[in-house]
Amino acid sequence: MKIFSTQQIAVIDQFTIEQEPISDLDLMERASLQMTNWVVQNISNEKKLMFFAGPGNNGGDALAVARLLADLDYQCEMFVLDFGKGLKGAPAQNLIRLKEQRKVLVQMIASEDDLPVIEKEHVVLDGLFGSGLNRMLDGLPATIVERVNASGAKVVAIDIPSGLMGEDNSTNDRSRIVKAEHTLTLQFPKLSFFFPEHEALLGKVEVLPIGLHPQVIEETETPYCLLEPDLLEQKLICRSKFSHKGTFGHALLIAGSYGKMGASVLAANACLRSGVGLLTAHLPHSGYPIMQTALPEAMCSIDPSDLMFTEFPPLDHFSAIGIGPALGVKPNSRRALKQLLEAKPGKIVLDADALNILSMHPEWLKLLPVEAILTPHPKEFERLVGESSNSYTRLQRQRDFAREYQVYVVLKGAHTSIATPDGMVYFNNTGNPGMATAGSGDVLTGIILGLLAQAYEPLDAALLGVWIHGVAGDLAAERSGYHALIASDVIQSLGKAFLSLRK
Ligand SMILES: NC(=O)C1=CN([C@@H]2O[C@H](COP(=O)(O)OP(=O)(O)OC[C@H]3O[C@@H](n4cnc5c(N)ncnc54)[C@H](O)[C@@H]3O)[C@@H](O)[C@H]2O)[C@@H](O)CC1
Ligand SMILES: Nc1ncnc2c1ncn2[C@@H]1O[C@H](COP(=O)(O)OP(=O)(O)O)[C@@H](O)[C@H]1O
Ligand SMILES: [K+]
Repeated sequence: MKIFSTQQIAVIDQFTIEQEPISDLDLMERASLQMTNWVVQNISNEKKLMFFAGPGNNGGDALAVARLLADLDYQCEMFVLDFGKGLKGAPAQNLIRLKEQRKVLVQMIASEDDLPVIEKEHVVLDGLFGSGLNRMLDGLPATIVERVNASGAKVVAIDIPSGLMGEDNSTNDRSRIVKAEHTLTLQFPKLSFFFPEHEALLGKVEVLPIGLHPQVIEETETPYCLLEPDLLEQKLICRSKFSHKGTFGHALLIAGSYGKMGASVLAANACLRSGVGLLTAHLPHSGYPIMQTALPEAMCSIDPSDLMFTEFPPLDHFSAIGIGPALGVKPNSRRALKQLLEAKPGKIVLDADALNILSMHPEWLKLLPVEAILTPHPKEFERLVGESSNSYTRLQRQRDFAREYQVYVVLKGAHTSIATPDGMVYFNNTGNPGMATAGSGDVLTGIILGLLAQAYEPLDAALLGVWIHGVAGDLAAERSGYHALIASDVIQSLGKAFLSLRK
């Protein structure tokens, strides 16, 4: 699914109105019917609903939803923000319709004195501002937001919590943004919904389709999109009857150091469970018995050092390399990583300490092969590019980095984002907080390595790997819940996760 800017959404909206064709009033009614259905299914009509409507179409939606719900015996009160200019267009028509219906008390709010008392038991429907917001809230709207947030009432935001911008909130003030428990967003999630600092403002997001025109959706270009199973299903490579282990590549995993050999076992296991033909794990000497005991399917290449990575084996047999989990950043390992990059390793995924070493030697970044995959978590990314004060800035740095070095940057988190060398960013929606546990990143490295070593292009390995990893985590959480989930559970669910893509 494409993620559009709020400006693009306004254009798509207008195109739909002209080309479907449909009047703006009817489009508003269509959106409002969807939101009304959601309220009916989720909120009891014993609750009093307090609507706040702003000057634009977001307010128009609120006015229409109030009318539709009042017809279904919901007790609604409407407060319309009055800037002294009156409403125009479809919102004005909806105000007239609501007044003519005579079921809802409508009050204008021109100053703080007009504000109602909001009880904790009430439900607030927030239609103050939507995607047309163009600057931080101040004055009366900001006061309304503060009152709503202080009331303790459950808030349902129409399209977007009022005060939140669709994209860049780097200069916004959180105290002037509605804190919703649910956000009913129309047709498309907005970019800012994918940023962790907005979770507490958005609550649970519902994307409600409102039938915007498919042609303009298809034709409008955006660098951002949400990963969906349909796209990934097409990417899955089928296995021919006569295939053999040589068909599915030979992966080299370089991971683990004394005391942290488990990272290597987890990544190796995940790599094997992702369909690779052969896997060699390169380990410090002390890791050999551990790997052979834990994973008889893996072959081992033994480092001269008992403790850490200092040398890599000849690279000619390997179709892809994964390097980094629990490698350590000792000088010998650093030197070996530099030599590996100088040897032009081809398909490669770099994680954890491989990235930390690059942060210590940024001059080595230019050695990264084109289309290398880097899988930092936010801290590792910060070490690479410096601190970002918010997720929007971090996202732009992620895109810039991917373009500058012509690599894929997989920035891990609740919505892992994958930035590509040509400036695209894919967001992932699978996975859960149970995966915030030691080793789950090592599992992702193993999966991506396994896919890279087969015939997957780096883009497909990154997208499929991230998505499958999250699905496996979700399946694991169904069995063990979030608290008890450990990284090995994610590996155990990889089989079912792959099967979920094969309809
Ligand atoms: N395609 C869609 O997604 C559809 C969207 N609709 C609704 O339309 C909304 C967008 O409507 P609008 O473009 O009218 O935008 P808004 O309803 O967000 O309001 C824009 C108005 O607020 C003013 N404004 C902006 N920032 C302000 C600030 N900080 N302080 C005071 N005033 C400010 C603007 O000058 C403008 O008059 C969506 O959020 C959604 O609720 C629906 O009506 C139907 C279809
Ligand atoms: N709240 C969450 N929702 C979804 N996925 C998560 C969540 N927390 C962590 N993950 C996933 O778990 C993995 C954690 O990776 P990382 O931080 O590198 O862990 P480790 O270094 O312990 O292996 C990432 O792929 C991340 O996307
Ligand atoms: K809103």
